[in-house]
Amino acid sequence: MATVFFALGVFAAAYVFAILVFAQPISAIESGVVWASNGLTGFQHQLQHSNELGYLVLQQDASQQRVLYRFSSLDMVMFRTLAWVMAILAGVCFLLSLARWPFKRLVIMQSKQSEEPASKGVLLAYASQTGGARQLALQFQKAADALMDVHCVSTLNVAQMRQYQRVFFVVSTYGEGEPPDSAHRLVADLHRQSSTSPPPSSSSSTSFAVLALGDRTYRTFCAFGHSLTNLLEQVGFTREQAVHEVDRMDMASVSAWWQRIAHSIGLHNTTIHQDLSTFTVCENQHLNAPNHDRAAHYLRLHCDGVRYQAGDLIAVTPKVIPPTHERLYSIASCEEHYVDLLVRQHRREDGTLGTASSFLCKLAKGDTVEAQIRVHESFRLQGDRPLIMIGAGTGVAPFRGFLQQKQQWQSTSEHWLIFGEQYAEYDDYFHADFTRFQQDGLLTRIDKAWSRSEQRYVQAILIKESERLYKWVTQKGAQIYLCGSRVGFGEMVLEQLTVILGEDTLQHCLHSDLY
Ligand SMILES: Cc1cc2nc3c(=O)[nH]c(=O)nc-3n(C[C@H](O)[C@H](O)[C@H](O)COP(=O)(O)O)c2cc1C
Repeated sequence: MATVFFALGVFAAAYVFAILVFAQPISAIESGVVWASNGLTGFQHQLQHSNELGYLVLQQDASQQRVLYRFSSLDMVMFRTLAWVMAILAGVCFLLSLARWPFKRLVIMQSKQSEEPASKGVLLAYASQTGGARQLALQFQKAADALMDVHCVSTLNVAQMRQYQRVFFVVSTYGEGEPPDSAHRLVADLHRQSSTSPPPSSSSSTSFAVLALGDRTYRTFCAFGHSLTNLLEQVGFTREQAVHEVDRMDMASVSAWWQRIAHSIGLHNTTIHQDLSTFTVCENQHLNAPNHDRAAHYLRLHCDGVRYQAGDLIAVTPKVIPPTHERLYSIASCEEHYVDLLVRQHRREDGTLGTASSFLCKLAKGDTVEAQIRVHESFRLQGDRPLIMIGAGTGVAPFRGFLQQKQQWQSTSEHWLIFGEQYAEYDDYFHADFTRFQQDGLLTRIDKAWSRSEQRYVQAILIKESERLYKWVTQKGAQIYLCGSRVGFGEMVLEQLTVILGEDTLQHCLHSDLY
């Protein structure tokens, strides 16, 4: 394309030059007779001015003289104007062609750069969905005392990574063995590169190591860490060591990996430990009926100086018999120094109670909890836009936080809550708060589905309100936030939303936190 532009530019430049050098000033024509030879036919043409007849183009040959064209003075002014307009356009075209060259040179230089030996030192790249990998990357950076560049993979491409001698990845796995949202672009770039260009020679290649975060209860344990490793090797990166798998943020395992990495970059005696804060319990209230086998608790925790945004998570590490694994909970508030939670007492398939939820549900006023705030980038609000919040069970928790944040913003946007649980009489969590938000005009609409007391599910609301939902998204620009368990609820809702909105529209407005 740049070549076509350049050819046009050269032609345009020649044209401008010809007009400026050869065009006859009109006064010169007026004063007498101008001869011009037609190169194609060989005939001699003469331009003659007559006060009565205007400008005459005469054909002169051996036998006779004939008038070929006659132009008035106005015609001549128009010709001249037209010539100048064309000259200016041609000049602009030429300048544009010149401007294209530096761009082209830049692109060529960049692609050459990717083949050159790595010139930068160490890069630490993280891919996180619920903030754990990001948090670790920041701790590694602190421990390495700024010896490494640290970036989220969403800001990187393969060419940029090749500029480093070594790249360390801290990545989690999401969905069923999938990359976190932030890694999709890099994965696409790696696939593109692996199918188009041959890998550079191994002598100049960047080396890498992967710390893979996951959860062993998933069949696809640390799957993204492994698929990333394969892709990097396919495009010519050199693996330094086997993928290091970490189960549910086991800090002993994280620390062992870090010791090896730190040693290899010349750092000695750097320790890494989870940056936990101590929260004090202000309130613990059992929300549903006393003998309910799915007890839900409202907890209010206090920690001086703690900050977060609506939609963020808190990772709680219970003090019980080791080994203990952290557990993530959606924050149900948006307040400085305070974190509210909605915790379900988890019961495993064999009937035993979940460790972290038991620990939290038994806490009394004044007890303390070690925890860490986790940035949940993909589930935060994106400005003050209308919201459709769809949640089931304790998945309604972040929406209370959203509405508190919107209240602080004095939002005038429209907000719609669709909530599903089992029993209207027991499970209407945060009823008083949502009613108040509705009375204040912040919550435009609430729809609830009670599966046991009314045999009604969230999907039934979506079907009934499909036209309204479509209009909210396509006409009001509403964003959809979906939170709850993936199996059953999440999958069904996603299916229904795809029917109503179509896949493309849904992808552009959906934020989901399905677990
Ligand atoms: C919805 C969801 C799906 C997950 N899927 C997997 C998985 O397929 N394989 C796995 O090993 N871990 C899986 N995990 C566990 C996470 O990888 C693990 O909690 C990790 O520490 C999260 O790191 P992050 O906070 O940086 O995203 C999943 C977690 C969630 C919430």
